[in-house]
Amino acid sequence: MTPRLTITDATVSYNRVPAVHHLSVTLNSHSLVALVGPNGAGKTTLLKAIAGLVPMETGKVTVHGGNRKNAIAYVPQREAVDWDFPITVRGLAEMGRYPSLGLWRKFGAEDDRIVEESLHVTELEAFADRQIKALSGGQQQRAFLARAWAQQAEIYLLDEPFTGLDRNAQEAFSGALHKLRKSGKLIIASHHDLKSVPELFDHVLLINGELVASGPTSETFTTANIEKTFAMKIFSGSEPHHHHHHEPHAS
Ligand SMILES: Nc1ncnc2c1ncn2[C@@H]1O[C@H](COP(=O)(O)OP(=O)(O)OP(=O)(O)O)[C@@H](O)[C@H]1O
Repeated sequence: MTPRLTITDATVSYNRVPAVHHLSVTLNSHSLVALVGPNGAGKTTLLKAIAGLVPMETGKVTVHGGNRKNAIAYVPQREAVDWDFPITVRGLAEMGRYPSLGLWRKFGAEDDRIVEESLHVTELEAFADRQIKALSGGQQQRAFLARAWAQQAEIYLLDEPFTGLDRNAQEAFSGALHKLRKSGKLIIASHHDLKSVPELFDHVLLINGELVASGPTSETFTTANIEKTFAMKIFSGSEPHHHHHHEPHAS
């Protein structure tokens, strides 16, 4: 296994209250990682910090191989997307090519090939010309995977991708993620449903503001580690949960 992503001493705060606290972890390519923790544990915050969408107070993110701009694809929670935006599945996938087009290069045969490949990998060929609002939840999620594939991302950051999918859609989406994993990608998905972690993910990253544990699901997703992850912050809410934090709340 080759390291794909190293996070070193990452701290992210909102109004000086740390949501992610001095977190360090290395994740490998060919991994499908469940990011698990209680409400407010900092899962979304960590994904956004990796994607460079929120600033880090301390620490750094190192991507091994690939340039960072295109190496990371962030897929937002489904409810954060405007599904009425008039775009087809193929159009969404094509958006993955735009960053690499720059100002002067036109969309070419190679771009078309990569877009078609993205629709193939995600099994969306039959839906390529559909508006994204006319898709099922699982197909919508896969359409975002297609865009990330077209971007030639190496790291896929997914926020709660399984939420709201029925059994069949979960299986289809899980199949698409396993394909990505086999082709060498690192996929990190925040995930709420503890029961389904072992069947869906081969690696777990347990956090509760700070790192609790990271490792292969079979070794790491233990009762002891789960209790440790969920016990500390049983009183979820906006309270700062680090005892050495003495800053007043910003007004
Ligand atoms: N924009 C923001 N401004 C202020 N505080 C925020 C902001 N976003 C998140 N927080 C706080 O940071 C902490 C971590 O939030 P985050 O959304 O990362 O957690 P999460 O693990 O994804 O939670 P959930 O499982 O409920 O989605 C929470 O206490 C939250 O209230």
